[in-house]
Amino acid sequence: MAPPSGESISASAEEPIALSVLPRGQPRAEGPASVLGIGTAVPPTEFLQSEYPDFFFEVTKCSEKEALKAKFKRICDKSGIRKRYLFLTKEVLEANPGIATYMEPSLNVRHDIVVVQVPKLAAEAAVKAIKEWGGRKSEITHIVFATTSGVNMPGADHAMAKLLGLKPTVKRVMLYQTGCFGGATVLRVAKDLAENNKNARVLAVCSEVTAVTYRAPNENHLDGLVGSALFGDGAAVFVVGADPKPEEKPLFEVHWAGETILPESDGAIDGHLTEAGLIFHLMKDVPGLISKNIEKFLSEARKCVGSPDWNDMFWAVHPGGPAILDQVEAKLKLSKDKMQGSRDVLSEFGNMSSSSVLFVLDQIRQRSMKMGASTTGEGNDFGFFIGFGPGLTLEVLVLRSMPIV
Ligand SMILES: CC(=O)CC(=O)SCCNC(=O)CCNC(=O)[C@H](O)C(C)(C)COP(=O)(O)OP(=O)(O)OC[C@H]1O[C@@H](n2cnc3c(N)ncnc32)[C@H](O)[C@@H]1OP(=O)(O)O
Repeated sequence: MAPPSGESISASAEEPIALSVLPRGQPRAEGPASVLGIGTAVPPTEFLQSEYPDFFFEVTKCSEKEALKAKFKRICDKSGIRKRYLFLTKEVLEANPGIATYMEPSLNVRHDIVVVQVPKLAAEAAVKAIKEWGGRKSEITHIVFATTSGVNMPGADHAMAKLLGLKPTVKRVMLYQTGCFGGATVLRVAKDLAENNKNARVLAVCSEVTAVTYRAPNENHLDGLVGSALFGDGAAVFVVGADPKPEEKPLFEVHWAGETILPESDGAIDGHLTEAGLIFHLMKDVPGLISKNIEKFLSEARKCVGSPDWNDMFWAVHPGGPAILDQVEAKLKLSKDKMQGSRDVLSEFGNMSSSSVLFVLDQIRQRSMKMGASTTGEGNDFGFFIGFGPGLTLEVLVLRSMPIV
């Protein structure tokens, strides 16, 4: 096997063998990767959180479980969610009763739904992202796609490429089962691809449809009740590329990316794919584990932009649940408005797993326009883009906002 370009090997300590520098196959970009367009999509049916306990217990034929329903209602009331969008309507659940029956083997029907709906929702979001970016579909060189909603061959990336009519040479990376930190992973991988391949234009894609995790309420699975109160469906796409052309309008530059596994967090969030779908476990400690451990990693991350004060940055944080946002806010003494983008997305869409943090960045730049801020980052120059999920894995990017002209 050839050694990496530019290195030399020694036959012995005395006799170094000089190797000619091998040409790099692909010229690199000069500048950092930028987000050049954003698109989002949700299924058509809206569920108001205030009405959801009645709907959920009725459709799962559990209305007689009054104490459990009262607990579910307490969780919904404290969820910070006003509405969510779900593909699993009454009609879909009645046609597929296995999904709405606790622990019933139902992976086949769940899978039949997500294999179609996940790429479809992604394609809808991608059309909007490409429209905002303004380029041609034939200029898309790469796809990085994350979902925790099902697995298939060929993957959701392939199906989305077909739906969009992308060229067959588009280079694809498919990430299954990353959970909620996948939103930050797709941007990290897209950054590396865009910066290492001149003229690359990458679709960073997340699409989640809860048909795999949907679970009827049960006294033996109380953390499942939390998931049923929080999760929603949604897809989001960024177009990412470096060295923008004059006609491209960057929204954010990506300056740093990193990932870490939090200490003593084994099993805090995990999921196991079974005949009854993907069974999620959430320890009550998740907000505490994240808030206790986040400061050290973020302190490292912000060094690359001169370590601004926490309150002089914008915050795009995965809205996993209100307790996580509250506890991170308290730990870092963030002012109340810093998490507004995350709270708005939680309120209007719920926790859409990997897609959520992309929605939050979209919300932040829209909020910035509405408030008349000087930059796309609510007037701040730099900010965080934060995903977390199974592991517990914390994945962080440092972004630079762009002036609003
Ligand atoms: C999918 C991925 O990879 C990444 C993810 O995003 S995973 C999801 C991450 N999110 C979480 O872990 C949720 C974080 N928790 C929260 O936001 C809030 O605790 C909450 C909305 C669930 C409840 O709000 P709260 O203000 O804490 O209210 P609180 O009164 O303490 O809890 C309400 C009820 O929920 C129960 N509860 C809270 N968390 C629970 C958990 N993980 N498991 C079981 N029950 C739980 C409480 O015991 C309580 O029950 P009672 O009313 O019977 O006493």
